[in-house]
Amino acid sequence: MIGEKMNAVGRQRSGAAPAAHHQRQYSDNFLESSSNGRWLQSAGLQHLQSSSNAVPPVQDTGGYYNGGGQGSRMYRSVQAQRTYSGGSDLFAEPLTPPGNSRRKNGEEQVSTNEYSPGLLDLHSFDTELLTEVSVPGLFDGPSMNHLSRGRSFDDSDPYFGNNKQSGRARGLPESNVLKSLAADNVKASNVAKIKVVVRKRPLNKKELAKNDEDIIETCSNSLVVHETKLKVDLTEYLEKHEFVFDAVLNEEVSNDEVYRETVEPIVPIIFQRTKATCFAYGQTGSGKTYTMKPLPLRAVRDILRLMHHTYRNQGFQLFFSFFEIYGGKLYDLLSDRKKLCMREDGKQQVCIVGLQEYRVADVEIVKELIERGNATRSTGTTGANEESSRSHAILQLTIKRSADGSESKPPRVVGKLSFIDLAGSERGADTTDNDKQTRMEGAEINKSLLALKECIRALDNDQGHIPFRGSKLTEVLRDSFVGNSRTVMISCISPNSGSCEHTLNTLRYADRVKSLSKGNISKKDVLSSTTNLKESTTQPLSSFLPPASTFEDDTNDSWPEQTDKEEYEEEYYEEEKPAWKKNSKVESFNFLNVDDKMKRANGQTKWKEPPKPDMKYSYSDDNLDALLKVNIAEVGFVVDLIEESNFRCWY
Ligand SMILES: Nc1ncnc2c1ncn2[C@@H]1O[C@H](COP(=O)(O)OP(=O)(O)OP(=O)(O)O)[C@@H](O)[C@H]1O
Repeated sequence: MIGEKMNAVGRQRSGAAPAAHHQRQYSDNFLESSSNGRWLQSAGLQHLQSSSNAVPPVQDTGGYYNGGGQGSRMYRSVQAQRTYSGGSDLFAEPLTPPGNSRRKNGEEQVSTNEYSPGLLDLHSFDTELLTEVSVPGLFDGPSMNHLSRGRSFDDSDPYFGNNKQSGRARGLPESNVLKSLAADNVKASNVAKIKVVVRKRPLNKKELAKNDEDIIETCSNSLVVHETKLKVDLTEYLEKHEFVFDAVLNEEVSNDEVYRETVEPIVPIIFQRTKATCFAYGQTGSGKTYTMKPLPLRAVRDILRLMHHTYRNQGFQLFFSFFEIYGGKLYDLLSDRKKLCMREDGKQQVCIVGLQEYRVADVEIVKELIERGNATRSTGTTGANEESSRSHAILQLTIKRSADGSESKPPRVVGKLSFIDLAGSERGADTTDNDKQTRMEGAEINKSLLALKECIRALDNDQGHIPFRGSKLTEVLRDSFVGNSRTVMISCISPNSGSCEHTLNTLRYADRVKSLSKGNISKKDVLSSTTNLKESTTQPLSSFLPPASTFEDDTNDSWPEQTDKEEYEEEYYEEEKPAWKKNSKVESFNFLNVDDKMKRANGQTKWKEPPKPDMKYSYSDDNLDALLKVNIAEVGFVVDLIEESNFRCWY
């Protein structure tokens, strides 16, 4: 029922380190200025070196794009806590020693030794979780309650409110990780295993200039999409699609509030042996990157607070890594896009060989690392976004702790928080004008999104078998899916009428994921994407929106006209399925086996800017078309794709 679940937010209408790494001593000399400087240098953060032994000013701008009043408030807050904790805590250390440049004469070089046994295998020795950490009493130091509230830096974005929906005070709970820690274990078990949040962005200038309509009406934790349709006599009418989610955040909700609703509640529990994943999903240009980018920094801020106060002197350490998956391959965004290799250890733990992990203890350094990684990401232009992410970016914050609570022993993973900014999903219809490479990117992206949903589905059904190998993305995230895990999905939607079809797709995908969290899905439930659809009614257009003339002007060049074929009708699937099924010689992806992969990786692979030739999968034209046309809202079809089409990666 609408409003049944009253959430506090959005209630508005309107490399190859030697094995010796294991023995690395995380002791005082870790902070020694020379080594610190060396590591900073290798991290490309030389400019921070001089201040590395002093407490630097921390300016959390509430993100890392724009400044804002909030920044100064956070500055004071963090500074106060620094004083409390005392000591310098600025360092960022890559676990892989510096000097392993991977490029020579413009060619990407992958060190041969990174594939040798015994070399850095980041997770093989530290993925075993520690025994449960006892949580001390609530930190009684400075409260975080005074932290800034309300609009954040994103207010300055070039977007205008143009909504019939008016925002109202959202009565958010206080931002207070420490407070949420008070009932730590109880709380941990109360944090939903899967949480689905929808975020609607405002209309942008282009859409406003075209008088594009805002067709999304938000209310509490539900929303209604007003879809314009044509009757057979060509009269227009509106169809209402109503959805309910764990939270719905409208266009007036700031990134701070998004953080409070999504990530803040799971920060404390990653100290409790939990692996959490937060990802944004949605059509290209719907705001995924905008939404995801600020979250890790805020999480780091809160994690460090917990480490410096609540868990002070307990040997917890925070590690940072940032890589992307492009064309089914992994690239380290903090190490000259060094190509990475993924392996599984004996315990089926994911090992990303050669990935640089930085030990961090300062928000400012994390900010720089994030900026550096983002600048390195693969982007391209899509119909809806000039700077579209064409890769999945994965930023991981890993909490480790040495077994005896001191820093004298190699630390082991306690918990992990992964942020995934998924590449934009576009349907084949959007990419017909693009070259084959772009279409292959799209197909690969769709494949991984399908696989991701399958894993979440299996996870929530407590299925023994989770289809990680459906894509590189899910393989990488394997250890975030098993055991004590939490998943937060933020579905980003564009409000304009031209994006209606995409928006409905996104919401149906989210709806499916949400329904999974109730454990009420059956594998054969092919066409129940409207499980959560509270209502789908039709009303005369005039009762909602301006006269039809407005709609004539609204033609959005960027989007294809919706045809019946593209709607969610059974016939559509009957027609589309054959692309896979008719084609009995469905060509499986031409993934390389491990040996081939090794050979290629050992110095023979070239990387260009952008690294398009590196996409090693191949699709027949039919398969490519089918993947691009996939309606990822439909789970049943996903199962078909993955299970019947030999979707296999790597292994
Ligand atoms: N909630 C929002 N408020 C203001 N501006 C926003 C919001 N969401 C997105 N934008 C703006 O919309 C544009 C597209 O957003 P963004 O790049 O995050 O989309 P995306 O979903 O990541 O696209 P892609 O998948 O193609 O990478 C950007 O200019 C961004 O600043």
